[in-house]
Amino acid sequence: MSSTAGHGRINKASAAGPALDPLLLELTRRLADRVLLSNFSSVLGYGLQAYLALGLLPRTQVWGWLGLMLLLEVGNSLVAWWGRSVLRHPERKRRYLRLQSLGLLLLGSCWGVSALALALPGEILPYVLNVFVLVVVGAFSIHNLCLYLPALAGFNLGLLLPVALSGFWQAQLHAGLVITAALFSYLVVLLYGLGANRAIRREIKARFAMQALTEELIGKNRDLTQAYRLIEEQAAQDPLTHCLNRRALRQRFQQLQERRRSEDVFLGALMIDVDHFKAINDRYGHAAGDQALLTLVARIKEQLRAADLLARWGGEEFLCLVFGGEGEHLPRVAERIRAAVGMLPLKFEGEDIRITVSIGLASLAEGEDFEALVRRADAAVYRAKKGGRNRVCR
Ligand SMILES: Nc1nc2c(ncn2[C@@H]2O[C@H](COP(=O)(O)OP(=O)(O)OP(=O)(O)O)[C@@H](O)[C@H]2O)c(=O)[nH]1
Repeated sequence: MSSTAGHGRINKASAAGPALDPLLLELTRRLADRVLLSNFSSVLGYGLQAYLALGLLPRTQVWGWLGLMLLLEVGNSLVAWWGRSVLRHPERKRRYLRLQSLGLLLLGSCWGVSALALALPGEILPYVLNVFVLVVVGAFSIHNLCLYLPALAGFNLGLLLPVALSGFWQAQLHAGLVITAALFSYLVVLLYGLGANRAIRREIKARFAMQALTEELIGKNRDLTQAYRLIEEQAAQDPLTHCLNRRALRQRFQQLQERRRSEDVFLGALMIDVDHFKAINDRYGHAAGDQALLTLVARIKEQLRAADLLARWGGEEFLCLVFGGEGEHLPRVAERIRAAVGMLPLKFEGEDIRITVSIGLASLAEGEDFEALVRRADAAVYRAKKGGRNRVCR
């Protein structure tokens, strides 16, 4: 029961789309980070005020005040720490913002009231210095708290309202002057905070736009690379059998030849030509002829190794580059192909179509180029045809 309710809450939270606005998320994240870091600069202010108060008040009172302020700082830091961990949860993020604003209002108020309380019993100079510290702290807080204006307004209200009210007790200064100065400082802080908030929002939006653009470009680049690879693949393939085409085989031959030179292994060519293919087309139709070519390719590939290459050389002619192995490897492969093709008839629309192949083989001689190798394999297949077909010749 409770788990269902829990899921309901989570769904409701994630359905609250606008609350997960990346801009607000980033602003909140930065606020939490900066509140965590702001403790260090605050401690400088406390130090100066404690030093001023030491001459006017008993030590225990000053240390007590310092302890209270540090405790409030720790409290705010803990809230910020918690806030960083709930950023992606809209409801908890809102709760964090409220809690952090409240914490900062409390910190500002305690700081404003106590700082003046520490200074009031004394001379005018400690009072002015304390007010100066509070105004400077308020000015510094713009940088951190402008990320969330209610937090900035709350903290500075707590800080400067006691200054304004202190005008009534501070006999040596005109109350109107103190109140006006405090309210003016408050107004300036808010105006600067608003400006800074807008600038940060603009900067974050620009960064997001740049990120989105970069991602779009990366995506487009990936699509283009894929499309280019596909075009390259298709340009190297025969559309019917998906074997390499002539141009691609010629290119691969260069690579194989370099490998052959460096590894000193065997390289040979098999020219495979279907026997009486025209008769198959004429008797069973062109579609049966196409099917026969696909079956033929499958059977040839079964006899080849991964390093070998098969290309469609012409209509019913295939050229195979056999790589590696000993000198007798090439005729063995050729014989295996011839036997495998001739053994199993092809089934097409209930008919058994028998195909056989004539194969001409040639081993690459030292210094021989691709064209010469193909010419010799071609001459050998011619001899196989002349000799009665369904045979291997060299
Ligand atoms: N179905 C089909 N037929 C093709 C394709 N390419 C070429 N052909 C046919 O293959 C036949 C080749 O005929 P020929 O060159 O006379 O050779 P053959 O009939 O095999 O005779 P031999 O090679 O002398 O045994 C022609 O009829 C072409 O139309 C193709 O992609 N599909």
